[in-house]
Amino acid sequence: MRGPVRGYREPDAPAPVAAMVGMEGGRRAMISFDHVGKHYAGRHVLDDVSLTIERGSFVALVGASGAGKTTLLKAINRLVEIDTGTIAIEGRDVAAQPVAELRRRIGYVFQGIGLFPHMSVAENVALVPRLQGVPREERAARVAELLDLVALPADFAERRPAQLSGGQAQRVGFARALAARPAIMLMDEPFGALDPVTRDELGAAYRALHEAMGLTSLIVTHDMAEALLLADRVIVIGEGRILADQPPRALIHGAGDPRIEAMIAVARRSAARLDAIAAGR
Ligand SMILES: Nc1ncnc2c1ncn2[C@@H]1O[C@H](COP(=O)(O)OP(=O)(O)OP(=O)(O)O)[C@@H](O)[C@H]1O
Repeated sequence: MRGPVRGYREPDAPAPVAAMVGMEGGRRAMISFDHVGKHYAGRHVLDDVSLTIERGSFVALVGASGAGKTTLLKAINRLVEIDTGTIAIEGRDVAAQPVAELRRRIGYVFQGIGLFPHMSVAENVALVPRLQGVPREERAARVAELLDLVALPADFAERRPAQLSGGQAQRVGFARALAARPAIMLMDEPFGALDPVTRDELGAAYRALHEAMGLTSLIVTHDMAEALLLADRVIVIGEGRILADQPPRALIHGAGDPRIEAMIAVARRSAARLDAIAAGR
């Protein structure tokens, strides 16, 4: 992708100016969870979750397998329907909105991406704009712009998904999600299947796009280091509840909960070991 490929944003740096426009005395809420509950077979998967995500923020959802991260994310675009409580986007209850319309305004990227195999890259990227009635020439221009933005050569437009590497397909997935000009991007382990270098590059490049496009971004990841390096705010989920909700620096300095301390310790130990190897210790 274009933009600074290396060097994530300083984790606790202030929010982009675009995100602050039109606010009085605080950041404006983009997504609000109000006492949200979800259960499967009598077991709580989301247990009375209340949460506000501000416009322009970059939030990581971390936690053990089965903690409820994906459920929380999918409740926003109604791939999962909640049992109790309310989720609102800019004050409008998502349950009261036509689902297709809601999803077209929310970019969604997940591991393995789900490109349509019988369509070219260009057709995949232009799918939602086509459904939105964007004229053909404008769609072609948008595809070219988006492929450039995610640093794929223009001639990739005619390729089929089977002719792409995993990292290239994931870039197309980002381009497709951004094609409808969403205000919100939901990402579920979007870098999970990639090699570490591509993962790092794509993460940093997406962070730059987030800034440039004034997006509100939520990423689900197992990887605490990735969450701490990418996000402005890290929400740790455990058994359907919020165990911690802090900026990276604050979380590193005192998570309190031993389960979270353990996740941070893993990231710290890897960094310390690398330093020790580099120093010849
Ligand atoms: N459709 C479903 N029917 C029954 N149980 C489900 C369903 N979807 C999810 N669950 C259960 O809900 C719990 C939370 O799942 P969820 O996918 O949100 O967890 P997660 O934190 O994203 O996990 P992972 O990191 O492994 O993806 C899990 O115990 C899972 O088995």
